[in-house]
Amino acid sequence: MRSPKDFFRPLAVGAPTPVREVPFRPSRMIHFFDPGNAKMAAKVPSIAPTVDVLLGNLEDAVAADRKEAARTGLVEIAKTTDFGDTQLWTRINSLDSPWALDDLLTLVTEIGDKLDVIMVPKVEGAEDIHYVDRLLAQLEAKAGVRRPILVHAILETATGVANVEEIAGASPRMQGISLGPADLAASRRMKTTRVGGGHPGYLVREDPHGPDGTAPRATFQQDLWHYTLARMVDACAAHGILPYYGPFGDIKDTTACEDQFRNAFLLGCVGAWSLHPVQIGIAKKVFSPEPAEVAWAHKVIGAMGDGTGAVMIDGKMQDDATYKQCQVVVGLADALAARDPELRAAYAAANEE
Ligand SMILES: CC(=O)SCCNC(=O)CCNC(=O)[C@H](O)C(C)(C)COP(=O)(O)OP(=O)(O)OC[C@H]1O[C@@H](n2cnc3c(N)ncnc32)[C@H](O)[C@@H]1OP(=O)(O)O
Ligand SMILES: CC(=O)C(=O)O
Ligand SMILES: [Mg+2]
Repeated sequence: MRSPKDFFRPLAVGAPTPVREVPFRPSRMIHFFDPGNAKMAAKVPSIAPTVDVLLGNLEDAVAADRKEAARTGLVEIAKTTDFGDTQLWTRINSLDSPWALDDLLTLVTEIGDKLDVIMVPKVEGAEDIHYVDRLLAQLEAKAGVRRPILVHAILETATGVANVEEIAGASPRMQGISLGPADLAASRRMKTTRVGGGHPGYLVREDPHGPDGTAPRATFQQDLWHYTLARMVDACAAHGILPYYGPFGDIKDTTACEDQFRNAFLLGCVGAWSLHPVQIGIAKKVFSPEPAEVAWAHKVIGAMGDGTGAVMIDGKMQDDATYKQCQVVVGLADALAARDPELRAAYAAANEE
């Protein structure tokens, strides 16, 4: 293990100095597209201003014989597109695949100055992050990249979940972690074939009641992902990095997608993946705090003065802890409003009511 004194030193001569704080840039939706798919690629310039993050996906969902086309397509798109203040990320192939090394060599050398974050799939432990960390430093130095490219891990194996805390703290490059419910389900031998979301069989049932216990008993569907998501959120918060819900595969079920995203938002996640244009608006709505909630948070902060003591507002006790909860909401709202004029206006209007 490296000495804590060396944690923030570049891992290669000439590589940029690692960041001490993960920059909080809005990332309510990480919009996936296949850079080798001409129809999707053509939509990139019009989608870019509507999303916080555009991600050129090279891994699963890109067929084996299209891997190189996707990589080349991403280089071309990155070189020719003005992304404005929208972030450009990529998901490389998994580290044990025949493509990961060339993904990193090509992307950092060709478009390292355009890439904000590299998402690494199927991360099992700190050793995977250490490998990527050193290689990125060498490539950044070689390519003359001036700011460090950050790393995002997908939590999608049972081993990865067991090691989530060490993954979150493995490098100053760690930007965040996303839940990967499909591969994780396979890795754990869960018996769901869905990409995220609930399952009608995963439930609790009301106790027997009525005459002789024969009355119909209500059932309540439970959340298959709660444990993992909560554990991931804690690991991320403990290491000052950002947690995300991943993909919701039932594109047509926009209602359940919104529910899944909202559960993640309430639990501490800052965003989710959009796999299809219809999911962009859902993520934007869910991961932006409600104007009324923001106005309430301002009210509490205003009433709490220096943030200590206890006061009653509208019948609800407020104290040092609720002051901090409200600061979380206001801090997020301010960061989003700085990028989103519509939201800025909605928050200003709600504050005046
Ligand atoms: C478990 C995991 O690893 S999840 C992450 C990996 N998976 C992905 O990245 C999947 C990304 N999304 C997709 O591939 C597609 O959205 C699919 C296959 C799910 C559905 O695609 P389609 O059947 O073409 O959907 P649909 O017909 O509704 O698309 C409407 C239009 O939106 C386009 N479109 C669909 N998805 C996207 C996208 N993610 N980005 C940009 N454009 C898109 C289509 O090309 C189509 O364009 P057209 O109107 O010019 O024909
Ligand atoms: C997100 C992802 O890659 C998965 O669910 O497997
Ligand atoms: Mg996966």
